[in-house]
Amino acid sequence: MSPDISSNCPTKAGFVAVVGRPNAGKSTLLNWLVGEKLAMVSKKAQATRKRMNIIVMHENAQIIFVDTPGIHEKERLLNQFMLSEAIKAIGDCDLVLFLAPANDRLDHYKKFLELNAGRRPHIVVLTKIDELSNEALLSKIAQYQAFQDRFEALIPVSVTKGIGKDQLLDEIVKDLPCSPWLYDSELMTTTNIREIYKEMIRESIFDNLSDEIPYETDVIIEKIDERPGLDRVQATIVAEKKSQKMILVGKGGSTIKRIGRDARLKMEQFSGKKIYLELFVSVKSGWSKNKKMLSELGYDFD
Ligand SMILES: Nc1nc2c(ncn2[C@@H]2O[C@H](COP(=O)(O)OP(=O)(O)OP(=O)(O)O)[C@@H](O)[C@H]2O)c(=O)[nH]1
Repeated sequence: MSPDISSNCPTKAGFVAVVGRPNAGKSTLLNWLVGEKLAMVSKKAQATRKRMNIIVMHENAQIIFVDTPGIHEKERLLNQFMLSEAIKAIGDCDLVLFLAPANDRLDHYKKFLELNAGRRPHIVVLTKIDELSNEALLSKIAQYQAFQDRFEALIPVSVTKGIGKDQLLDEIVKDLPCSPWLYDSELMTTTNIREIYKEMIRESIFDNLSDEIPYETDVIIEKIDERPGLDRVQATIVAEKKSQKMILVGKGGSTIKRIGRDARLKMEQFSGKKIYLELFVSVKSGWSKNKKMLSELGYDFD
């Protein structure tokens, strides 16, 4: 689409931070808005560790979404990193989407208001409204309306039922500054292929293993060899303990094979190429508590 250069504001562009407690539905919402499976979606909380930018073109605007880790208490060092990433994302952006599952009480929202404290305009997005009766939804909306002088808009959405997409995008565009587009309009994400493949492998670990293990592992992409029609990818899954490595590998290598196959399919679907994926597992005890190791894995503390 070519922008209308005759008006005062021919194009708009801006950064939109997407925040909310773990499991609020951030990744699902972003995937839905961009229409491609890019942000990581998991049934388990705290899957979104690093920020991932996703671009959506809507009318004359380029919306750059910044996915953030859930806002939660500082329990472990890794969580502390996630919280600081979320706060950083708010500071850098033009607009904040605060995602509130419609079933939640308003405690998280009040906490967000304290944290944001007038720094950035925000839209409250009520997510998962399909989980509520109409009556309960109206009552929830009324509770949020008590804060209407604080937010730009309140938009109820359900990805499951396909409700609220255009209304949300229209409202976001209204709140963005006039600006030339900041990225090529064909791009869907500013996150590089390394980051995307890494997230896809992590998602496969979450899908194939339960309990603590997925939270205590991370993935390093060692090497990507891109060729026409085929990418060769070498990656290492880093675990905390030897016992976790044994579970990750599984009997006769069955678990790691399953993780690898699932990740490869996602990567092939995304890239449109054949992928040759080699997965290794290594043990680095204490990685999630150790700042130096965290920075080696790409989590920067500044
Ligand atoms: N019923 C219903 N479930 C939803 C909807 N949107 C998301 N979910 C579910 O909510 C869960 C969490 O979704 P995510 O998108 O992973 O949440 P997140 O906020 O990115 O989570 P973190 O990465 O932990 O911060 C998943 O099981 C989704 O399927 C919705 O519109 N309706």
